[in-house]
Amino acid sequence: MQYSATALSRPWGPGVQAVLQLSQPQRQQSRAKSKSPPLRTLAWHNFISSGARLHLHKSSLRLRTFRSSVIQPQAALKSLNGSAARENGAVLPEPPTNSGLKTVLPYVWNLAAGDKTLSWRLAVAIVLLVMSKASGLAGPVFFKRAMDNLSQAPAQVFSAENMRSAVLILVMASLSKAVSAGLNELRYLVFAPLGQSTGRRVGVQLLDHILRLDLAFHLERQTGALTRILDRAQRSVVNIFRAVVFTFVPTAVELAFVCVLLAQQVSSLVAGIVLTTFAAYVAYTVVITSAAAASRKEVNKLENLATGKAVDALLNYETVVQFNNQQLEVHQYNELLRRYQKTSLDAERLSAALNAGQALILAMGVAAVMALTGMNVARGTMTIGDLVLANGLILQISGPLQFLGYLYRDLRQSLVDLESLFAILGTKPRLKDGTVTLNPSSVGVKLWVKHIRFSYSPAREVLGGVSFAAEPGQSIAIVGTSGSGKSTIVKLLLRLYDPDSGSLYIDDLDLRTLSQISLRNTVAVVPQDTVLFNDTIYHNIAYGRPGATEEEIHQASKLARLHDSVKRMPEGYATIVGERGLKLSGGEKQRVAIARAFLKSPRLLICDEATSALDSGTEAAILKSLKELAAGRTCVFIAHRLSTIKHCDKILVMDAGRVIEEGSHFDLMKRQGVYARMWALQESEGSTKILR
Ligand SMILES: Nc1ncnc2c1ncn2[C@@H]1O[C@H](COP(=O)(O)OP(=O)(O)OP(=O)(O)O)[C@@H](O)[C@H]1O
Repeated sequence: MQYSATALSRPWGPGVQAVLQLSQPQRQQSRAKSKSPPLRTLAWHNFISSGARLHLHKSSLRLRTFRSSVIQPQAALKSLNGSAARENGAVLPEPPTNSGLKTVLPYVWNLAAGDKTLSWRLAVAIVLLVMSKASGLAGPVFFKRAMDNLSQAPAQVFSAENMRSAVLILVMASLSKAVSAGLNELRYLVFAPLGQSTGRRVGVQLLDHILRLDLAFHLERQTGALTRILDRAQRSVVNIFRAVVFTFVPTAVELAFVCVLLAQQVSSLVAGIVLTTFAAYVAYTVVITSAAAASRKEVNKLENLATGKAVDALLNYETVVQFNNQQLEVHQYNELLRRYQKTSLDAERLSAALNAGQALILAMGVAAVMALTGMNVARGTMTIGDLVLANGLILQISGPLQFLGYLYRDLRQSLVDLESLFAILGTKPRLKDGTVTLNPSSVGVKLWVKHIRFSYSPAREVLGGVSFAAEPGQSIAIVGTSGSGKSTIVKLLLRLYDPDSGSLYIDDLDLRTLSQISLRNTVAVVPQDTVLFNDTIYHNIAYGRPGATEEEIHQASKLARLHDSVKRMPEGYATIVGERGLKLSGGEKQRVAIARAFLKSPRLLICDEATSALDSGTEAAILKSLKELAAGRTCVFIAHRLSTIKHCDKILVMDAGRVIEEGSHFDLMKRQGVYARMWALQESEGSTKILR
């Protein structure tokens, strides 16, 4: 059995270059059609188009005004509560700390045990297994009978009845193979859904875990590499299932049958030779495969790197093209593929040695059995039927043996793949979740940031003791030089990081004691760049509160003044963002973000340079919506254009991680300090004129 040669020439090799050379409209077209081989073959794309979509599709809920295929978040949430959420919790087994077979098997078994059909499927599969093996082995036994009958006397001495029975036995011998194959397929059909559902559970557990890990983890990891691990983990679990359930156990059962039959019908010596051949075959396979495991690990690592590189280039397509760096990207990708190819070849060489060695061991075993039985037939201590039986049985077991070798390698590979899975599942979030929940209330939160110091790395402190407070319903603006730590404060407010010292309080509760779900239910962020899901506009708005009704979603979109733009679009809310060439403008995207925030109805609203990328006209319109959204809520605005925050109750001016001025616009102007100078500068540049 040969290893697939395609491992050496990844189909997406030249594909990346082809994709990068497409123009933007061509790319959109290719994405819309979803037929582009280079894109389609990438694991991340597969995942996005199959895994994620598939799950949501089940829950599609028809709405009068939308296309029937549009996925409704409410329904998706319902389905989540019903199935995935159950799997996201304690029901799934704890991942093992290493990827040895002894530890992986119980893990896979526990995953499979989550399927309620496990017991009956297992019982039926065992019955079918025994029946299939028995009928497969009946063939050689029938042949032996027929041979013994036919070789007893010359043909002319045969009675018609003897002739009929010999022919019947030969026909039955031939048919038993077909019956065995049929039963085997049936067993596969009965058991296959278990393998699939176990693979799905691993995927769900991994994605759930990854989405719960800290921002720091995600910043350190490449999305491409993560999706690859996700893809491989599911495949590996299915492979382990297939290898153990469909090959190792059945082959062991078959070997036992063969040895018993040989010992009974032929001789114990022949049975001993078969057992020894089997042991030598297995030992050789294990030794060589273990040696190949190290190079397989390296192959995996390089494959992850190459995929990560390709995905990065594709995600940053516009930047790549703007800097004319297609060649650079392709060159770097090619270098990684070259290393991948070289390491793959080393693994293939070991693989070839394994195949050749296995064939030699089998041939030696068959030769020894045939020579021994042949000599015994010549001596008259065995019949021709015994020779046929020994030959038939050894052929019967050598088929699965070859497959066993291949699957053992597959199993080792799967165990190597699972190492990355377990490493991720074993990564614990650095932030410990709290348990306290904030009271739901219609008024804004009370905010208190008390002398926080923070650094991303020990080399540099980003916040050097920042303090401020806001009463419920007050608005606070944070302005200052680039890199002074404004966005870092937002990250701390969202508890994406904890401060090194000092504390943040909401309603007098330390953020560290709050449950993250409660905290994030209380806060909404309107960021500078709103990233939309590749889904309908409706879905993107509903994302703000997946349980919201259709009416509420319409209302939110009206409040964000998105309704009018949507009406002008070909299919309104059902228009898929990113597909069919639809590209929302910066202002429209911000409106989606504001509609989401309206829907969420947060007690604390954070706008992180929400309008800085917009032209003055659009900015003025968005600011109107934001003002309505902010009413009655506690707000934190981060802005560069001072005109947009001059009405805030309090303005903090930051420089190098410290608050250097604080007060209302009025106070700060009177002070004639940094803020007043910034204002004067911006005014002279004319950036404030349309808004005052
Ligand atoms: N994840 C990170 N890892 C390491 N350093 C970071 C990280 N995020 C931000 N920084 C650094 O922390 C400092 C403060 O960044 P921050 O984004 O808070 O500044 P800012 O005041 O919001 O800047 P701007 O106005 O340009 O958005 C910067 O020097 C930045 O390079």
